[in-house]
Formats: sequence, C-alpha cells, structure tokens
Amino acid sequence: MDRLKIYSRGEVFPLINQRTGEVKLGEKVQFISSLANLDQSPAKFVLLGIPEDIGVRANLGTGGTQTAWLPALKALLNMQSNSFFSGEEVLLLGHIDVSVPTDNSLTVLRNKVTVIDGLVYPIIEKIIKARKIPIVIGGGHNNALGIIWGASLALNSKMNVVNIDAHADLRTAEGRHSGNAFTYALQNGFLAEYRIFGLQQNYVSADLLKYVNNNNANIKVLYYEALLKSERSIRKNWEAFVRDLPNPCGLELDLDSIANVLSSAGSPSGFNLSDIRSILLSNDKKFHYLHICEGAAELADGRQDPATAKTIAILVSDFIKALHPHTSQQPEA
Ligand SMILES: N=CN[C@@H](CCC(=O)O)C(=O)O
Repeated sequence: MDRLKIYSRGEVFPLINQRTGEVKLGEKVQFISSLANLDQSPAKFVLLGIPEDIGVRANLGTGGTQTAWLPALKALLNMQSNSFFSGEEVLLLGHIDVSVPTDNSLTVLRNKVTVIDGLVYPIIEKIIKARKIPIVIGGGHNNALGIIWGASLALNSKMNVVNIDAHADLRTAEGRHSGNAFTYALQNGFLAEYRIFGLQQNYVSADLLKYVNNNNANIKVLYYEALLKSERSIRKNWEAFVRDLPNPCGLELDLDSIANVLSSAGSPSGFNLSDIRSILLSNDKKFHYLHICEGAAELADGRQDPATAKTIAILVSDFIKALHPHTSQQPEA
C-alpha cells in the first residue's frame, strides 16, 4: 500500500539492544500518532525513511536501495544517548511504504516514481511548515524532487540545494527516475541554485558538460578531480563552495560520492567517510533538510555490506550534532 507508515514506540522497541546501565538513542527518540500532531513534539529533527529502489531501477541502475533504511535506523537507535546527542531532538516519524510494481517496464517504473513524488512532497511540506528539519534516508536520488518540492511549498520560495554527489542527476526529463530529480526540480520552478560538490568527470556526458558550462549561471560544480589537485582540505573547499549559497537551502548526500560505500553506482574512488563527517560536524548553514540516499545494505546483484547502516547512522548523528550543539569538548586552539 502506498502510504506513510507512522511508527509507535512499541513497534520500534524491539530494534533496541538494551544494556543495563546504558541508555540508547532509541529509548529517547520521540513519536507521534498522526502528522496533525507534528507541532506538539518539541523535537527539531524528523526522521523519515523512503525504502524503495524503483527510482534506481527506472534509471536502469542496480536495485537494492530499499535495504538501507531499516538497518540504518537500527544502527542509529543503538547509539548511546549522551550529552553530545541525547535522542530527544529526534522525532522518528516512520517510513513511506511503497508497493512494488510487478511489471518492471521502464514506463511502469517511471510512472510509479511519479506516484512516490506525490507521496513525498506533502509530508516534507508539513514537516518544514512545523518548523522542523526533515532527515530523509532513501531510497534512490529520485526522492530529491519530492523533498525539494515540499520544502519549496512550505517556505513559499524556490530552494537552493547543494548536492554531494559523483553524478549530476540532471538527465533529461524522459519520465521520472533517480537520474533526473534536479532536472524536474529546475523545470518545475522548485529549485533556484543547484551546486554539485565532488562531481566526477568520468560520469559527465559531453552534452551535460556543455549545459553546465554554457547555459546555467544557477548551476555550479566543483569536480572531485579538482578537489584531488587542490592544496586546500576537502573541508576548506566545501566551506568556500557553500559560503554564498542563498537561503533557503537544502543538503543532498548521495552515498556513491563516498569511496566503497555499497550503492547502485558505487565507486572505489571518492570522498573518505571522514571528509564528509568533517563537513557535517563543522556545518553552520541552516539547511532546511538533509537527504541521504542511494546506499544499500544489499544490492539486487547479491553484493552485501552491513557497514552501510552504520555509515548512514554516523552521518545523521554528525548533522544533528552540528545544528543542535550540546556539551562538546573542543580541542585547544
Ligand atoms: N542517482 C544516481 N544517478 C546516476 C546513476 C549512474 C549509474 O547508475 O551508473 C546517474 O543517473 O548518472
């Protein structure tokens, strides 16, 4: 059934491995019984899963992105609750339950992605209207469209988005899939500035290169190859890249930008996980959302990696810690 499945504390409790004398994040996260009660929760961050791989398969990619959400959630819920991150800042909303078409033709899959877009955007709109920050764990990068759309409606403004990604996801508007969310977001007037950090030259078609170089002042790219040649750190380059990104803004993180993370288009070359952690932990931009996508615990071709779950959980915790600082010991200057 295509719907938002809202979680209750009782349903989530079995995911937590309790230990005497310890408190896990899962024991502290907040729940609501209906979206209408969003306002009543004091939590600033709203966690939402979109466990689907329809968008990836509609882009002729290797499926499996539906396998990231539950293990990632489990890894997050089993982190320690402490003064760095207590868990009370997080409202665990639930996941978008998507029925999988039995017909795998591109037409059917692409139409289904449009249905998913229609489910995603009103949920994101409500979360942001409630002055909260959605943290969305995918799923394919197709869901960026629904997220940007909902954010744009909630804030009554076009969004400005920075995407950490090896790919531009600016493929043609040939029907919805994971490779063209930003094309549709631009075409539909939801997206003003689009910046790609770490785009890899080997995955940019000649036509896309022309489009990015000549036609669009609102699209900026910092290639991964340029970062490799730079004398500045990844973090310093990031800070310079996003400094003038206008508000309102959102943050996209495609896990195929990080070397060796299991994903449909994963690569042995890319950022270290610590590069991205450093970016997130030092972030002081008021992003209206975070979308982490394209990761998989198991791909349709049989490849598996249990580390994907912890990777996602760590990144979520870093993002929250930066925007919601608690007691944290700083090194001496
Ligand atoms: N979201 C990812 N999109 C990439 C996938 C590339 C691939 O499957 O190899 C893209 O369309 O370019």
